[in-house]
Amino acid sequence: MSRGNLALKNNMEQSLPIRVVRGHKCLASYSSKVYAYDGLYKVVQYWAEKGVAGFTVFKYRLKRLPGQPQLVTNRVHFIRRKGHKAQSVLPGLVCEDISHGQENIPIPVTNVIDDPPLAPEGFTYVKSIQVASNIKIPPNGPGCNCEEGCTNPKTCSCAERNGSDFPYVSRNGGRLIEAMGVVFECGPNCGCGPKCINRTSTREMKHRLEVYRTLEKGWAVRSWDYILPGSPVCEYVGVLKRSDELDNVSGNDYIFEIDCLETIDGIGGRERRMHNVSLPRSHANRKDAKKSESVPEFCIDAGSSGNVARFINHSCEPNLLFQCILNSHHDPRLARVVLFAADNIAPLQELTYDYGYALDSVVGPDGKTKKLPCYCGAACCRKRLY
Ligand SMILES: C[S@@+](CC[C@H](N)C(=O)[O-])C[C@H]1O[C@@H](n2cnc3c(N)ncnc32)[C@H](O)[C@@H]1O
Repeated sequence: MSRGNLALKNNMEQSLPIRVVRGHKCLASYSSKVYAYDGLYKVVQYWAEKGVAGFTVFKYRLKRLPGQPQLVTNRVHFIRRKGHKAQSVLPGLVCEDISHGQENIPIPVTNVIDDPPLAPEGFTYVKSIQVASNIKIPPNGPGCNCEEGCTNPKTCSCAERNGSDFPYVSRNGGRLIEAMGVVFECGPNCGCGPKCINRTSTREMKHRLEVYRTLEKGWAVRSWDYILPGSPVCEYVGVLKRSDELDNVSGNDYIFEIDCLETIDGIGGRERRMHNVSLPRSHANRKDAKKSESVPEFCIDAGSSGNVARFINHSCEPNLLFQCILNSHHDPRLARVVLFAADNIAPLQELTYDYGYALDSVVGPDGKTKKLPCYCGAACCRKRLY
């Protein structure tokens, strides 16, 4: 015996467990395979037999060690079968579709953690942004004169707003090229049709998502499909509100501050790009805007009404990024927030984005700084969300 064969035999003799990683065919992946970690096993038996080519081959019987999370392979087999016919056999299924038919693809919820296994409650699923009654959405901005799909960045006025280029490439139904302070998509006043590449974020969801219960972070979201970098995953949907109205509200974990101006200021090199982007003057400089008390800031509150994005957790090493998008009016303070893949995302990997809190930035009603431990598990984890 040599190499792997010998190593497995030694593991058996020394009672050392081994880690098992299985490969599964996946044509959407660059390597045509995805790999799933299946946990610790021990080698309980080995024997030699004649292989099909006539050589002696060693075979091993492995036994999974008890007390580990459920076998990932079962899930990979389930999701690779595609379709939802067999959804009822999904382990821990507590809800077949949390969107109650609103999304084009059902979003099942599973819970193999709690006993009894509960489903998420206390909110209403909404597919699109709701607007608080005291907020006035500005009228739709001017559109481009392109016909059917926008293809020429030199003549398309929407491309011009994005720095004379389209923010998306058309492969795989549209993928964001790079994160920008704000993306101007085509909207109601544009001449192009619904298939235009510059409407990528407004199309129906294309990945099969699952909401699932975790041990330490409550609910979380994962995809059953391979997600390519730059693909839109979902919009952050909830009620559009003035942020100052929520200043005294505590215990709402589902508020997303719309901060594309901060994003523009904060991301290295973006300012230069901004010279080509026609933001309304009064908002083009966040520091000036902050000085004026009359400029309100807005947020999306998914506490009582929201979509699947409200279940996506924070990670210090995220695989999603959020992108502010304007496609009807052009006021960046009221931009839509859409989550895109920042990386190749294998099936069943948790979807996460960076919540972007500064440490010690959250103060409780008692005036004391609040601290929340982070369980993202990343090697570079800051150990606290805030
Ligand atoms: C928008 S919710 C995300 C969904 C949430 N896990 C749930 O059960 O509904 C944000 C809250 O989730 C929890 N959370 C998100 N990311 C976390 C992390 N990395 N570590 C610990 N808790 C996290 C925190 O309680 C946070 O306030």
